[in-house]
Amino acid sequence: MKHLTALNKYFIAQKWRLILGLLFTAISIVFSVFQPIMVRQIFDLLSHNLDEYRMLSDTGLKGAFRSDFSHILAFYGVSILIFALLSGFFLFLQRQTLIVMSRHIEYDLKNEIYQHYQRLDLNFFKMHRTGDLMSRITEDVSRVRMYAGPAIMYASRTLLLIVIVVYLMLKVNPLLTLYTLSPLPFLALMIYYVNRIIHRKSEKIQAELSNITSIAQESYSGIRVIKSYVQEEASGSHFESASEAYKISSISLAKTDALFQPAMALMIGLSVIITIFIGGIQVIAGNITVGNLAEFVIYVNMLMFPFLSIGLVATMIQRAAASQQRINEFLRIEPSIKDESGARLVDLNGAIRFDHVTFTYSHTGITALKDVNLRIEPGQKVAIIGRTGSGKSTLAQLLIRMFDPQEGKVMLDNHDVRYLHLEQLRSRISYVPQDVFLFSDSIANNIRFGDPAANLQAVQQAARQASVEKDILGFNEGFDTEIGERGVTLSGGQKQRISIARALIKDPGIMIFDDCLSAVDARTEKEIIGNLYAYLKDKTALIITHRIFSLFEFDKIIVLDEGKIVEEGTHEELLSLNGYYAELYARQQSGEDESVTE
Ligand SMILES: Nc1ncnc2c1ncn2[C@@H]1O[C@H](COP(=O)(O)OP(=O)(O)OP(=O)(O)O)[C@@H](O)[C@H]1O
Repeated sequence: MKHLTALNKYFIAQKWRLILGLLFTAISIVFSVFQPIMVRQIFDLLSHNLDEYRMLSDTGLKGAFRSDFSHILAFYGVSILIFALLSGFFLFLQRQTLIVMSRHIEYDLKNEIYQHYQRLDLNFFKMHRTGDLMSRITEDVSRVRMYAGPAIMYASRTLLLIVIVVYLMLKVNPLLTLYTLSPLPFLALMIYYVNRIIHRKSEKIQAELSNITSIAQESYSGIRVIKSYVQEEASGSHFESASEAYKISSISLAKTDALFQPAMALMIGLSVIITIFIGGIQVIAGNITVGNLAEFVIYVNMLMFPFLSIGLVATMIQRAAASQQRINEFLRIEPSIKDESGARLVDLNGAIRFDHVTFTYSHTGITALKDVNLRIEPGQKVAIIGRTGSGKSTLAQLLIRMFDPQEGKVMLDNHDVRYLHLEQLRSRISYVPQDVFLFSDSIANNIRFGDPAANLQAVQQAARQASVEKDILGFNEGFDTEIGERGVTLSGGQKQRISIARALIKDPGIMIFDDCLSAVDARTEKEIIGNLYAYLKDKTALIITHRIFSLFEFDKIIVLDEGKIVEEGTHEELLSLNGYYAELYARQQSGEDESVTE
């Protein structure tokens, strides 16, 4: 329960809805208890006057009596109807306020979790599965909403109704009240336990269903591989066995469900029988009237749902508490990459310095950079070359502060990046990642992601500079072409160039290209590099690559190996060193390496 206190701030924000909802609940209950009271009055009126009526011998008097009586009955009938309508109307208002309140809380909580996820650093996303993040923001929030709305609604209704009805019953006859209510706590307990069983089974079904969904989703995404390896049958039987498990669990749940309803009806019937039996004896003994008996039967029926809902509410609260605990677990995690106190906004010229930087990925223990020292002047164009896994991308990640080094400092214009305003730092650097990610949106909007305020001309220009404009204009819808699952399928090279256009439109002071031309042919690459020359004129640029661009005149080339800088200098200087670079260049020249770029 203590986990749910995290929701108090939302309840405070929604206090008027909560207060109104509780008030409507009380009014609706008060109107609903008039019905048994009036039924009692009718019954008593009937039984008192029936003997008198029978004794009347005059048909005229009998007629007048009947007519008076039917007026009285009509009055009671209409009154009961009016009270039922009023009670129903306030019940409607109660749902309108409390359920609406829970939807607002759900909305606020979802947003809070989403915003919090956005603040967390990459380490968090590496440590937790995407499915887990998704389920906390969807399923767990839904369960918490069941507490914030329905559970509060049922609980308040149950409590008030039980207090009022039991008070009225006790006033009539305490002994009969005791007998009548005796099966109800068992009913509540039974509902609670059966509900837990149903919940356990439903959870299992849910897990099996999501397993089926992921199997199907993976098969459809990898349908080309399945077909080319003629694995349709194996894939089908994999699906079938997952489906079989789902079927068995569903049947088991259906059996429990089937038992649940009759068992409930039995308990309710038992209460009514006890009421009529004991009540009948009390009527004969003259302790209560026939009207009281009728009144009691209605009370028992009125109490049925509240007692039933005690079990339901208890499970709802339990589930919500477990879910809120999972949500709190994530909300309590603080991002390790954030604005340090004293972080400043400064004008950046683009000078980069790595000062004895050592970095280890904490969750794998891999040391990707070891005592790296590096100095890049504003406006310089620098190539970073090295074997796969040598730490090139890590270097770029540290510059945009996706991670902080354990030792040493990363500096921009003599400021430790840790003390620069994070948002400003990232907005001044454009990073084209190795693995392209495009959103399911139009091409124009994907490019505009780099600068949401950019107009179409700017988008077109960025596409031109990235040598992808011609490809885009070749699509029927041009820049409005939708990409992603339901849109056009782009080639790897097209995706890479759109991702470059997205970085170019941002027009930052520092650009980092992380091996982002691997999927384009040599001619397109030449064209892009030609365009970049002019674009990068006043910018500092880091080009991470496996291959040597002899077309591009770099101010400096850095060769990384196993996390260390092993060579550094201009093209000529490195060739004269006769080391890794010279060897790679010679291989490219002889055409051994297919990725020669000239
Ligand atoms: N997010 C990560 N979590 C854990 N280890 C990582 C992560 N990213 C990279 N590494 C490890 O750090 C080392 C350096 O990787 P990095 O990606 O920086 O190399 P790279 O030179 O860019 O390689 P490539 O040219 O293949 O992209 C590798 O051993 C890699 O396995």
